[in-house]
Amino acid sequence: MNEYAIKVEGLTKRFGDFTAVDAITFNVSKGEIFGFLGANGAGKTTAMRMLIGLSKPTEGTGYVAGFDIRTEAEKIKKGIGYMSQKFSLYNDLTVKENIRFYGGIYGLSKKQITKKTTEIMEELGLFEVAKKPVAALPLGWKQRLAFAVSMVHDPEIVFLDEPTGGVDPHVRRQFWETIYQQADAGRTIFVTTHYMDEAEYCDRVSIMVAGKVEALDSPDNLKNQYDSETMDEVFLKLAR
Ligand SMILES: Nc1ncnc2c1ncn2[C@@H]1O[C@H](COP(=O)(O)OP(=O)(O)OP(=O)(O)O)[C@@H](O)[C@H]1O
Repeated sequence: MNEYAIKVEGLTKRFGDFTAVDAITFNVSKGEIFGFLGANGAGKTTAMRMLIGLSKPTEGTGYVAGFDIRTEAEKIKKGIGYMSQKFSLYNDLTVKENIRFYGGIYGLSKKQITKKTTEIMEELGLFEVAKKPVAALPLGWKQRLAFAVSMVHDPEIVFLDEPTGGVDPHVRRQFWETIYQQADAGRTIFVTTHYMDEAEYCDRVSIMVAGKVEALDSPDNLKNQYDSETMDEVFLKLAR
């Protein structure tokens, strides 16, 4: 039935006379890591807001986790994970309290929350700092914790909006190890980024230019197609 985690056709958003997202069409397979790229103002955030049920399309159709983005936005909000660039951890709560808090928001039972808290702390090696306020953690750890917390309700798809801003390539690489683990377990990852090393890590990448999807393929195919050595070069040729 739903072979795709995300299926979008002719999706359009206008603000008055201005078309911010111009008839974009693409599918994302289950378990795929899909990079959503574009220069500042290309329309990524506007498109993503429609996908996660926060904004109604002007035209076009979209299905996310099998739900219609026009009529089933509430189901989408509950069924997906979302990590924004300004991730929403509470700095003055401890690591453990943050996990428990999000478990509560997503309606997990007490038992599920306790199980999930242990699981996340084990996975991320956070036991030592469990009782420290999140403010005390290095940024890279905070990002991994925010990612873990966005999946506390075990969603089929996670949307990551520039999840690794401000950290160096080594720390980004660590974050991506966690992304791979999740994709290997069958979760679909939809990620926006400005870092071209991250674009290289995706299964497929789309590049938006002025509201349109100008290119969409695997990093290798895009490099061939645009006669480029790196994704940086591809991006510059298309989206500068
Ligand atoms: N509510 C709005 N009303 C009018 N114009 C808007 C609105 N939201 C976004 N826009 C415009 O739509 C265009 C696309 O914006 P959007 O934020 O989607 O781009 P983006 O690709 O996410 O950029 P960035 O990487 O800077 O976040 C921009 O020109 C922006 O000014």
